[in-house]
Amino acid sequence: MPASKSDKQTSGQTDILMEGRGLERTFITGEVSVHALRGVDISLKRGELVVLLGHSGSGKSTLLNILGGLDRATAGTLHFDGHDLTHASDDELTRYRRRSVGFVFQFYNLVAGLTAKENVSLVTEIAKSPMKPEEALELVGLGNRVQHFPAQLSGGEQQRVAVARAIAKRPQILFCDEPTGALDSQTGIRVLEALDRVNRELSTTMLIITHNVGIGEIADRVLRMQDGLIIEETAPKRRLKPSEISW
Ligand SMILES: Nc1ncnc2c1ncn2[C@@H]1O[C@H](COP(=O)(O)OP(=O)(O)OP(=O)(O)O)[C@@H](O)[C@H]1O
Repeated sequence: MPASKSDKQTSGQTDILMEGRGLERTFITGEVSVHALRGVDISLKRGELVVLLGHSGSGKSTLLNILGGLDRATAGTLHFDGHDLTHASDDELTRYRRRSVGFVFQFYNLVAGLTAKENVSLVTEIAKSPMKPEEALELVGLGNRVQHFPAQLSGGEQQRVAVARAIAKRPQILFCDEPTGALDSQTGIRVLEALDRVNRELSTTMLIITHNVGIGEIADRVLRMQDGLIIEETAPKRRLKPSEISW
C-alpha cells in the first residue's frame, strides 16, 4: 500500500522529490549553438501533478529528458529523493531510470505482436516489486482488453496500455511528453483520467508536457516555459477532473 501524502510528510522525508537548480543545456551542431535551457530552477513535490506548458522550441522536452535521466545538463544541479544526479555515472543514471522513473510519450511504442498484457509484462518481468499486468491495466480502465493486440485497440486505448506499462513497475515519478498529442479531445480526456487516477491512487509524482493550456486545469501546479526558462508558475484554485475540461 503506497504511503499517503500526509504519511510521507510526517515520516521525516522532505516533501520535495526532485529539484533542479540553474539547469542549462546547450546543443552544439557544427558552428551553431542552441541554448535550449538557460538556467531552469524546478522543484517537484512528492505526489503532485504538474503540467508544463510552452510553445514549440521553448525547451520542454529537453528539460523532461534531463529530469528523467535520458540526457545530462551542461550546467546546474539535479537531485532526486536526496540523491545527487548531477555527477551520477551512466550506470547510476540507468539505475535511476529503471527503478524510479516511468515515461509516456506521444507515440505509444507498443510491440505489435504482443497483447496488452504482454506489453505490460515486458516491464514487470524486470522490475523489483511490480504490479500484476492485469492490475495496471485495470487501473487505466482496460481490465477488459488484456488479451487484445495493439491493432485491435483505439489510439486512446493504446496510450492507456502505454500508461499501464509505465506505471506497472511503481515508479516514484512519471514523465509524460505530450501524452494526448496524437488524440482527439474526448479520447485524450480518457488518457488524462487514467493519469489522474494513477496520481491519486498511487501518489505517483507526475510532470505532463502539453501545448494545451486547458490541460493545466487538472494540475496541482502549472509551469510555463519560454526561451529555455520557466517564466511563470500558477496553482489552479481547484484541481478539475479531466471530465470537467475540454479543448
Ligand atoms: N538534439 C538536439 N540537437 C540540437 N538542438 C536541439 C536538440 N534537441 C533540441 N534542440 C533544440 O533545443 C530547443 C528546445 O527544444 P525542445 O525539444 O526542448 O522544445 P519543446 O518545447 O519540447 O518543443 P516542442 O513542443 O516542439 O516539442 C529547440 O530550439 C530545438 O531545436
